[in-house]
Amino acid sequence: MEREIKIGLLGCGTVGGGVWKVLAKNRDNIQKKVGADITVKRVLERDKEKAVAAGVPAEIITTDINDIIDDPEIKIVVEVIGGIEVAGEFIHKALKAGKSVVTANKDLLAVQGRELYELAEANNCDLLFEASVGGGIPIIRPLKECLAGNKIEAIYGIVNGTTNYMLTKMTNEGSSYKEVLAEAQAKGYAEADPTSDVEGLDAARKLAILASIAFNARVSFDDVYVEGISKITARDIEYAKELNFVVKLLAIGKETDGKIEVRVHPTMIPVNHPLASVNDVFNAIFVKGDALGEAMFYGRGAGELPTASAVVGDIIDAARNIIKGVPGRIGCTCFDRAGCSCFEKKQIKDMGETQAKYYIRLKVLDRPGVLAAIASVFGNQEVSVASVIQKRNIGKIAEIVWVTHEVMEKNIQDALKIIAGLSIVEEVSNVIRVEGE
Ligand SMILES: NC(=O)C1=CN([C@@H]2O[C@H](COP(=O)(O)OP(=O)(O)OC[C@H]3O[C@@H](n4cnc5c(N)ncnc54)[C@H](OP(=O)(O)O)[C@@H]3O)[C@@H](O)[C@H]2O)C=CC1
Ligand SMILES: N[C@@H](CC=O)C(=O)O
Ligand code: NA
Repeated sequence: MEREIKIGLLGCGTVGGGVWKVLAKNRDNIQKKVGADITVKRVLERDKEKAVAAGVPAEIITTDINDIIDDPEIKIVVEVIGGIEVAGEFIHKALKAGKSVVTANKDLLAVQGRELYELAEANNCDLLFEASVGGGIPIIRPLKECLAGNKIEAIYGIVNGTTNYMLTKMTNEGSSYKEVLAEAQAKGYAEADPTSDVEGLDAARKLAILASIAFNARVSFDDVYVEGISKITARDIEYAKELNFVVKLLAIGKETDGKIEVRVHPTMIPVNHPLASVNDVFNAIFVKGDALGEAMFYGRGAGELPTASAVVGDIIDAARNIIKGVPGRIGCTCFDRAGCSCFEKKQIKDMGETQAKYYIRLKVLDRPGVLAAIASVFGNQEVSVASVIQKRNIGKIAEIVWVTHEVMEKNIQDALKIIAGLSIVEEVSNVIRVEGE
């Protein structure tokens, strides 16, 4: 084989090490598919031993980014160091040097995506990021290409492997929050700072990327409403079971009347919903398109080899585009330029305007008239109640769970403010949105 496409690999940690291994293991197979040998010419890694342990020869490891940027033989730069400032700087340099870039970096794309897509387009390069959402699951390319003929109406994603692993273990094995977080970290699923996972920030970043593509807009991390799983207790999980629900951290994007809603929060979904059986580190993205109807993309959302699978797929795509002389083939960033508006500015819905059903767990004084008093607050705020459970008494305190019909968020919040102030209410213990019925 005469043709060779050389790449520079930035970072040889969990994902970078996986990329090295997949390229090495499947080298012949990839060569046949691409019509070129894809080789790693340089690896940027400050922890040399780590890269050597992954099988990288010591002589190609460097700590100087210029060894990669200034090398005209390197056509593709693969950024898997993570973080924002340094990774952003390296990607800028690579694109300006005319190199295509593959990245798994959702943190960076969620805040600087638009700027980077424009830079890639200005330099006729690919900027590919399949691994940034759903790890190994193909979702970015299907949305950009296979489903491009649809108007996407909604996406519901389980896009954080760490929290899905934790919720699954808490639900099925009754494990403690701390214990399962430590397990997810040990398995390489969690971010360097796991707060990003458990507080929903990682899922929000992924949703910003997904929603930008799905709704043909530009959505950034700051647009997304976020709640994590740290307030979910064993009691909520027990009640969910009783109500035939499971609790999942969902990333939800919808477009209605030209407005986009983007929110990440723990959500109760019916046990028979396709997302309910997505367990452990698995991710899934449930998409509703106007032509396709419903489809679900399912697979491993994190971990060394699954994530590397998506990165290597992007490397192959970039290599093919280079061979055909069409890098930047599906970039689309020319909004506001004369004669071209391939994405639109769309309004982000205020959270108060969104609609859902709600599970509300309260501790109240166990005395006559309490249920009626609370029901009357709900009624006054136009919150219609679907069911009430009262099961557990602790001395003079009763625990009551309410499930509402679909209602506007601001009505629920107004009702809860009044309820929290009632003398008969000890505490509003938890509020979880219910979707998918
Ligand atoms: N792990 C996963 O399952 C997934 C990860 N991702 C994303 O992939 C990216 C990589 O994640 P992951 O592999 O888990 O992270 P790791 O921390 O395991 O790997 C990153 C590697 O890059 C090295 N590094 C960081 N900065 C520099 C630098 N300036 N110069 C040289 N080396 C550097 C780190 O060294 P050191 O350890 O010394 O800091 C580390 O070895 C992130 O953007 C992450 O969000 C996306 C999907 C799934
Ligand atoms: N920490 C992330 C890793 C993949 O993006 C997760 O748990 O999903
Ligand atoms: Na993916």
